[in-house]
Amino acid sequence: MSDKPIGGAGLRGQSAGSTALCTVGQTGSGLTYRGFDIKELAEKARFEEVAYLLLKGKLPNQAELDAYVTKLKGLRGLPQALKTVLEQIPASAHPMDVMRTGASMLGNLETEESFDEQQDVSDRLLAVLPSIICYWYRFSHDGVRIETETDDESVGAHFLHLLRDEAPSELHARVMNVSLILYAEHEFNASTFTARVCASTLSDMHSCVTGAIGSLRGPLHGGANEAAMDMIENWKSPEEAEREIMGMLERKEKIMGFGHAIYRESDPRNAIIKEWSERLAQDVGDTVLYPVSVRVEDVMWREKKLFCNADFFHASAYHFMDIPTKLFTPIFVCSRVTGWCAHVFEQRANNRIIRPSADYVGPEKSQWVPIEERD
Ligand SMILES: CC(=O)SCCNC(=O)CCNC(=O)[C@H](O)C(C)(C)COP(=O)(O)OP(=O)(O)OC[C@H]1O[C@@H](n2cnc3c(N)ncnc32)[C@H](O)[C@@H]1OP(=O)(O)O
Ligand SMILES: O=C([O-])CC(=O)C(=O)O
Repeated sequence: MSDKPIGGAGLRGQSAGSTALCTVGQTGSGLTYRGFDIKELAEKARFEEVAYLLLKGKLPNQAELDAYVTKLKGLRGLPQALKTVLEQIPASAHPMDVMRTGASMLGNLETEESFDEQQDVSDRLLAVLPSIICYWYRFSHDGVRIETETDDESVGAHFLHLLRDEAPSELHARVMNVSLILYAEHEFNASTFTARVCASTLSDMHSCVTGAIGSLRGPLHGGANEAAMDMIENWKSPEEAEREIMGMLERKEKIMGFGHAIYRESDPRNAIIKEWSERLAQDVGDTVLYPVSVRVEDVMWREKKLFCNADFFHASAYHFMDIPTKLFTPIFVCSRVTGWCAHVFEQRANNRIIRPSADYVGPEKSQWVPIEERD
């Protein structure tokens, strides 16, 4: 990877504030949430525990976790007015636009009236976002009005249950758990920064989350998992993948799911999700997509020293679980909402409006020309 100068475009390398939530590219394997290494969390934690850690500031004890899971389970229902809105959105819409509208509509129905409500508003969003996307998806694609209040113990199992009308296998629930942990938080990434900028004007939580969803949607950020899938599913063998990637690099095209703004040599989330992708490949008897993905990883490192970020092996992992590609980035939302809300709490607790300066590069003095005399 090139070592572009820090500062200037992209604000790269400049501190834009402080956080107690996360370190990226520093200690341990390179990613920690409140001091806990991502490897250990992915191996030992439940996503709901990680959500608690981020939102409440410490790991819960068993009684606290049980109470939190019960609370989240009780918050999965959709108000009728929100269902009505979701039913208006066509099947051709992008699911990230549905998420954005869902979060925004909820802000009209359950407005955060005071910052004292921020914990409850965040728990509600965490519990209800899977219901929002699955209600719309099943209504627009299958013509059914699903009941979103399931008894599943985890956010990941709840999501898969709504999508398929049946509780997921243990393996799929486990992979969803790991995936949601990996995606939960990542310091001042673009969508989180969007949420913090919005929070810095003392706006409400739904506005912060709605804006963040819009930022996550783009293919340079969360949208890369879908873009990576769209690319790799075209290739029938590792040899074909290598030929195509070489051509793309020659044409200076971006390869989605590779590179990172902060990490220089690897993204610690990749090794973890890659291992689960391999397990799922064995589970479904895949002999194409996983080997294709591994070849793309090898070629990108050999040719450009570019490594897979969190998104690349998420593509094959989700695909092996039969999740439609266009729902990949909404799953990211269902997880990252924890990080976004926790950052909004931090911003509010020590706020100054975020308002950087710009280097002016326009004309020094412009001459006013009456409209009838303009070219
Ligand atoms: C969960 C997440 O959001 S992770 C990120 C998901 N996004 C993607 O996977 C999209 C593909 N990747 C990218 O576009 C970039 O790597 C980003 C947006 C993640 C980071 O962007 P930057 O910080 O500007 O990248 P960086 O400065 O390290 O790029 C260095 C060089 O490598 C090139 N490069 C970086 N990533 C890629 C890539 N995926 N494919 C091809 N070339 C790349 C850049 O074009 C740049 O070349 P240049 O100096 O000739 O212009
Ligand atoms: O940190 C970033 O720039 C992007 C990223 O990996 C994330 O948000 O998970």
